[in-house]
Amino acid sequence: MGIILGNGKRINEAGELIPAEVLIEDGRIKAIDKQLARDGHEWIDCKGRLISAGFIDVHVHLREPGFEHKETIATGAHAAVKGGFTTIACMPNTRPVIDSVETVRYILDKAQEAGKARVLPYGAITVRQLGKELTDFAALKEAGIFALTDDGVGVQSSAMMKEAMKRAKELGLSIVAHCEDDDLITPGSALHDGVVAARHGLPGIPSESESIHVGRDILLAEQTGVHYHVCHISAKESVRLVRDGKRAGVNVTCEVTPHHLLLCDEDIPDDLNANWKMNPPLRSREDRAALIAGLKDGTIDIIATDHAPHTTEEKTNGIERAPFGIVGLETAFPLLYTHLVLTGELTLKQLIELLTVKPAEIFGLPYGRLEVGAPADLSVLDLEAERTIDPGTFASKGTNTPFAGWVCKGWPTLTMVNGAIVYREAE
Ligand SMILES: NC(=O)N[C@@H](CC(=O)O)C(=O)O
Ligand SMILES: [Zn+2]
Ligand SMILES: [Zn+2]
Repeated sequence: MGIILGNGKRINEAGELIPAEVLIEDGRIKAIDKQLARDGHEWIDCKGRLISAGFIDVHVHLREPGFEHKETIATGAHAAVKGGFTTIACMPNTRPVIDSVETVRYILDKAQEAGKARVLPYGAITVRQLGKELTDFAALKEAGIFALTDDGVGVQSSAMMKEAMKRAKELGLSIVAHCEDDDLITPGSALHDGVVAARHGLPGIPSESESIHVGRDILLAEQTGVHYHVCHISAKESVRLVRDGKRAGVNVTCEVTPHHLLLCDEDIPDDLNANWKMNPPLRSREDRAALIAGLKDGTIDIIATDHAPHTTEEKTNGIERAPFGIVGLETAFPLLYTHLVLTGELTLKQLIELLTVKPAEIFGLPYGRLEVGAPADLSVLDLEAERTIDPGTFASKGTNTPFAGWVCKGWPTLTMVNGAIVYREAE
């Protein structure tokens, strides 16, 4: 016997919401129609809500192993499904770094045990993410990594990056880059090098510290033919470089975070609360406009949260001392739906595609599609319910968000991974 998600809606090709029911059997989508015969299946009333393919987030920090006080694989994977995400790719800046077969296996085992979201570990590009020596890409691939990245730090050496791209290309692995040239940053800088940092008399993180790596790496990707993906793009110059790279036929893609789409440095409160500190920093109003334009014209391929939990103690240490990063899994969809779709910047269909089929396409994943035969990774979303973001209700251990108190619509109410219900909102 299967499960029917009954009395729901789906988005058709024309972008309209139409009545839909989905039958799930043996972990897969068996049928989709406006009404399905109940036939003794378990029947769940979706109450007219949207049934979507589950969201995919290719940029998540789960902190385990090594920083379990910030997040564990279990709490992070729980936060994911609460946010409607069914597949998450986790970053290697753990302790130990995900640079060995053992650590990849450890993460896959823990994720299996947690039984929430699918967790796909990244492998580090360099040993201990120190930028000195490449990891064993072939062994990491064999162990099941999603792609290669040193996220948390930029690969400083151009020669190291070129060699990494050559080897990744041979193995069919993607190179995913945190773009940051350390030489261009004054140590201790916390904010974008713009009007707000200047007003507070603080050193700033300049846009070119990001875009210089984006430009360099697009040239190297052109030479090597690798699939190159830019993490958390934030500067207008970086968007321009990706647009030019795509036009020139380079296999380059990029992601943007909800916070860079919705906030800019001028929104940072005068008390400089460190829940507004992340890397890359919130940039200028014009940068934010360029990110939205890039999303609309297809230069920016996908949205990823860069979920980066830290403890309250660390975040109340002052803006200069606090670590970079904010949580994002449990607020991404309501924020994007409320502030990009209901405001008319994107259609609902576009937003859903940016979170489902697009990441699946660029990374060759078999998920992200609401179609018969696909794995039953599904999200049911209440587009009407209006609620206030309250970090006190998060499943994540991290409460570090600048969005506390924001009122949003579009809350996930049920999430299914591989045909199993892994999250259901209390009635
Ligand atoms: N984005 C952040 O501000 N922080 C990330 C690292 C990263 O994504 O570069 C973290 O690990 O905390
Ligand atoms: Zn990063
Ligand atoms: Zn990150």
